[in-house]
Amino acid sequence: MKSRFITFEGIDGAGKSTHIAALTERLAQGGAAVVNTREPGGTVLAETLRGLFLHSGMDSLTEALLVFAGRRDHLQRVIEPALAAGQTVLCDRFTDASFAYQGAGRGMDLSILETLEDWVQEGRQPDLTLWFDLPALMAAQRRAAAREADRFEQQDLEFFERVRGGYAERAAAAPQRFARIDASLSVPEVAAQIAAVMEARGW
Ligand SMILES: Nc1ncnc2c1ncn2[C@@H]1O[C@H](COP(=O)(O)OP(=O)(O)OP(=O)(O)O)[C@@H](O)[C@H]1O
Ligand SMILES: Cc1cn([C@H]2C[C@H](O)[C@@H](COP(=O)(O)O)O2)c(=O)[nH]c1=O
Repeated sequence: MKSRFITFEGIDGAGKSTHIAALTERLAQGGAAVVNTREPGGTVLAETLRGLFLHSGMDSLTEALLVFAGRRDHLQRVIEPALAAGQTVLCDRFTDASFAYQGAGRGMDLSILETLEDWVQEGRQPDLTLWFDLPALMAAQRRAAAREADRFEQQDLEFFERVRGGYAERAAAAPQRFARIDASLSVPEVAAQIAAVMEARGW
């Protein structure tokens, strides 16, 4: 079976988690061995870093160093072995989030993030990135109805519109890899968009 590395991106509350389970089931029915994972996190070490990342105050460079340290461990222990075994890896957020949140959101120098990306990933990139795009206000309304906010989710709408712009820049720079999903639509309509993207690739 051919390996696939699929990442899910978007501002907080865009609907990624809602659709990961459904896609997992669809791929498994087609015979794929699916590994579900997430960032920050995905290994014991990276989940420990996630706790610090989400709940301790720090500057954007410290955020980036923590998240890329966790990513290195995650790649070595989970993602690369799964891909080598021909499995399909579904990852809730990956490096595009660092460019969107630490870069566009926090204003961090993108060249530092590019260097970290090169060092940590050694050329590994997702085969497909599903970018759940919707206005920051709509995402905030969905989050407010669903749960208590963490350190990132407490940011204002301007922050999330910058993050959204960061994703748009990453998508424009890698149009073959990115598929923009209109996440403002209903759950069935979003699911239909994802199915169309997968079918277009013969997946
Ligand atoms: N298309 C949709 N229309 C309306 N509500 C939705 C839609 N998709 C998801 N939701 C609801 O919005 C909330 C946030 O969705 P979800 O947790 O899937 O987002 P997320 O992108 O995974 O967020 P985060 O990255 O912050 O964990 C949930 O309550 C979910 O039920
Ligand atoms: C990978 C990554 C994530 N973030 C931010 C984005 C979210 O606000 C949180 C993760 O929370 P979730 O409930 O798991 O979506 O972390 C970031 O700022 N930089 C990153 O590289």
